[in-house]
Amino acid sequence: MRKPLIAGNWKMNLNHLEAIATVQKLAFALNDKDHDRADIAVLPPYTDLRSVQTLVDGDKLRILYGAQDLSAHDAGAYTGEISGAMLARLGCTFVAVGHSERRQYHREDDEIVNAKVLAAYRHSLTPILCVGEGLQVRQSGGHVAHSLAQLEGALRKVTAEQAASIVLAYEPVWAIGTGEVATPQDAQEVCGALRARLAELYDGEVAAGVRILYGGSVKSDNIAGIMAEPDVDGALVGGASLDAAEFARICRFGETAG
Ligand SMILES: O=C[C@H](O)COP(=O)(O)O
Repeated sequence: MRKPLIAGNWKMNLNHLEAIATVQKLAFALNDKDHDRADIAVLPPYTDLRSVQTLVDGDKLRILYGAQDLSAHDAGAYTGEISGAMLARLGCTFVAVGHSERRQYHREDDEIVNAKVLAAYRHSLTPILCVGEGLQVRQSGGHVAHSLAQLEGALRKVTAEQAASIVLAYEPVWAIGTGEVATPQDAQEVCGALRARLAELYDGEVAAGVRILYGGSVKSDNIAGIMAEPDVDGALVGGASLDAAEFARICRFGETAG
């Protein structure tokens, strides 16, 4: 059985003081039942990670955390880069790789994304590999092929053992930050195709165990429909994860606290 994962990608928002306040509010809003039902994670900016680590460790919180990116390199003269080793040392569980904003604004192609996936594994971090098509590709009907090509490009030299622990996130670019959420059927179509391709690339057992998230304008009033789809195992939430109360509602799939 796949345990759902709800991950909040804060993007370039919230300084370390705001991060502390947000995680405290989130911890207060969540109960053990919520954590039993879904893994709950935040992906703050690098500069917040130490503060989040201190809070999570000190208060023994069940909130997981990770980074939004990492270097493809492990150490050395790479000004401005952050290595997987540094993130692992800060207790990160996850690292997002290949987010469409990295692909778009930092020209990250499949080769770089693949190198970053491999770097994450070298440091025992779980990659949250993001794939998804832009509006033009969607309108031309090429969205499934596009997402599958990104998946295959990112998984070169990734072993079955490594692939078994990956998290995938299908994020149609036209739905990110636009309020234009994909329908549950749109999400299922691509998430189902991603799982089927994992079975071809590896085997059925690997494919059946991998968590596949949907991302793009997820809110507490649309999460339930998305979660009802058989191949959708959670959400990668952007804007709505900055509000701890709203993110907590998303973490319980839009239901009221139990
Ligand atoms: O990583 C998160 C996605 O980019 C979704 O962002 P959003 O929820 O603000 O649309």
